Amino acid sequence: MKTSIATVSLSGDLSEKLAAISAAGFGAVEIFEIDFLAFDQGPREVGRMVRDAGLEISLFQPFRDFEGLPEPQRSRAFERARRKFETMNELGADLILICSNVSPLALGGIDRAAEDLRALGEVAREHGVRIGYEALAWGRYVNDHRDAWEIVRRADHPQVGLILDSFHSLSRGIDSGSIRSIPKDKIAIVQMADAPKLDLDLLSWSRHYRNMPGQGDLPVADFMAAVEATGYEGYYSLEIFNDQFRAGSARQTAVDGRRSLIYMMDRLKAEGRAVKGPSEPHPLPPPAQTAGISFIEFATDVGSAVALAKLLESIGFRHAGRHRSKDVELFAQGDLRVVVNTETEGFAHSAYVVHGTNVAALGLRMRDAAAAMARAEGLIATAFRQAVGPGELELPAIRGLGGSLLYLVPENDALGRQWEVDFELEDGWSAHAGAGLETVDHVAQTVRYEDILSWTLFYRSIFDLRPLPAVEVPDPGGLVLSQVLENADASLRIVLNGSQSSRTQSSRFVSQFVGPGVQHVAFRTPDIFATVAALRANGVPLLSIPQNYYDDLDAKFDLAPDVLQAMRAAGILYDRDEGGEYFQIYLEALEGGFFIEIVERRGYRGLGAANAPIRLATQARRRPAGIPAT
Ligand SMILES: O=C(O)c1ccc(O)c(O)c1
Ligand SMILES: [Mg+2]
Repeated sequence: MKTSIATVSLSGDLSEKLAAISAAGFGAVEIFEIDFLAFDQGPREVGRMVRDAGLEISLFQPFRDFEGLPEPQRSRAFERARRKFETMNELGADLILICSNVSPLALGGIDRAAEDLRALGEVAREHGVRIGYEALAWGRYVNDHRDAWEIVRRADHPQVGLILDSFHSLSRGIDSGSIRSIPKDKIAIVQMADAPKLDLDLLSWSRHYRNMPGQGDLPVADFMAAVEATGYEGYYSLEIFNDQFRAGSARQTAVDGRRSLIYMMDRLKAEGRAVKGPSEPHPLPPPAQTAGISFIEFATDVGSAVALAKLLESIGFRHAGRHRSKDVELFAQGDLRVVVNTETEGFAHSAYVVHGTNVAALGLRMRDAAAAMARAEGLIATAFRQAVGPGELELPAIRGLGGSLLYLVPENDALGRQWEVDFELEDGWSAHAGAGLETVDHVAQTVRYEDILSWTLFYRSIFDLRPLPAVEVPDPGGLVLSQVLENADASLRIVLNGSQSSRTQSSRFVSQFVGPGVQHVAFRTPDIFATVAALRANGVPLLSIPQNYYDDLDAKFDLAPDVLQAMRAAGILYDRDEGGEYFQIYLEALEGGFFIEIVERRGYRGLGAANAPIRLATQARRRPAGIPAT
């Protein structure tokens, strides 16, 4: 697959954009004209910069309001085009995009447009360039790729081809099947973009909300499959107009872009819907199947480790062992494994220095860890390696959110070998019921608002986690967007939270934590009332919930009075869905904002989104004095 991306998709100036595009492994770049015009070097220098970055120019664009004009505008448009062809010669670009006319002066008429393109094709031939015609979804007379194709067909000129853009076609609901009968040599380039379903005019939707294939709701896979059916072997070029991408990290956006194309193509191949070209790299292993969280690793220092151990023991964990060669302690309860790392060098120590005590790594239980690693690398994740002692296991790992680690733990090893090999374990270590906590229910990671789409694509493409519909949760300081991702059997749930307001708990966390990270971990118990009793006996401070909340619960649900009273007394939150019931409690947050949640699920499938505003408001009131509320 030949991949390309338009400069308009990224933040920065032209040289920053080219560096990011090159680093992400694209083969080519679409030069969006404004990025070139605003740059302080001429076309020859820019052409050289592109080639020095190891890229080709797939397209120079856009050229607007060309076809179907009356005189004298028609002659002016031809003259304008000539000048652009000369610039293209200097740039080393051989294809220009002509987007369908939006001018009120345009006359319409398929044959008139075809004649104009044919005549322009002659001029293009003189300059050794090609032209591609694209139907803008809001074009005055041409706004459907089927009409654009008819015009190109009638223009019947070797320099004149069709440009397909998934957004323009799919935003108007045009059947992708209509692409299948277009000859591949007439498709000049294919532009790819997805978008969320929004009830918005086409132009605003296109200019502000496009996103990477697989990040939105449009049937881009069907579109791409139709292109593949023609035998097309040219560039798939991302053209993503998106306000967040324009403001975010160019390097991250570029990586996301390439990841999205690799992911889409891999899906099509797996479904037998893509051409298998001779230049194709090896196929990726199938989407990595997860089986829950194997362990959670805290990075801290010797002093803070005492308090952390106390906290863990107060919620039922027991000290289970000590690493054979590292300053790492293991705590266990039910199937839960928590590792506390106080090394004074290496990865965990760096994480501690930057963030303070934090969840620096998650162990993901993988059905096939080696295949998962190969897939992750194929999807341009960053592998992580660190020295291991003689005889110790080396777990494959990749960089996750904010530089944290995701260990890919082979499922069978996860049943015990990993701990036996690397740790000196205490007798009976693995048979400890504690306060009844058994597994990790979910892990919540707080990210910058503009990075939610990026990490959603990461978990989805590499680990096959499925995004549930995102929800907006009110916090006293603004709205928080919450994106849940889960695997097929819901044994792994990751929540991504991010907010555009600087005053929400999420945003304060990101700024205090110095970056994105794990803000809370929810453990699951089969009996929340028994767990609460055990925690109470240990003096664990629980978040107390306003009485108004329980009056509302009483009104909404037919709960037995003694159950409601017990929930009121303990600060247990409650929700119910088609699947069943849900109970939640929260521990008081630690300095820095990290907190622990404990849940009981009785068939319930969600994450208690309805209760999140109550929890956020309560936590906001509990914020320790000294941290300003702004
Ligand atoms: O929004 C636009 O004007 C515009 C310009 C060029 C394109 O290729 C496109 O898809 C949209
Ligand atoms: Mg386009």
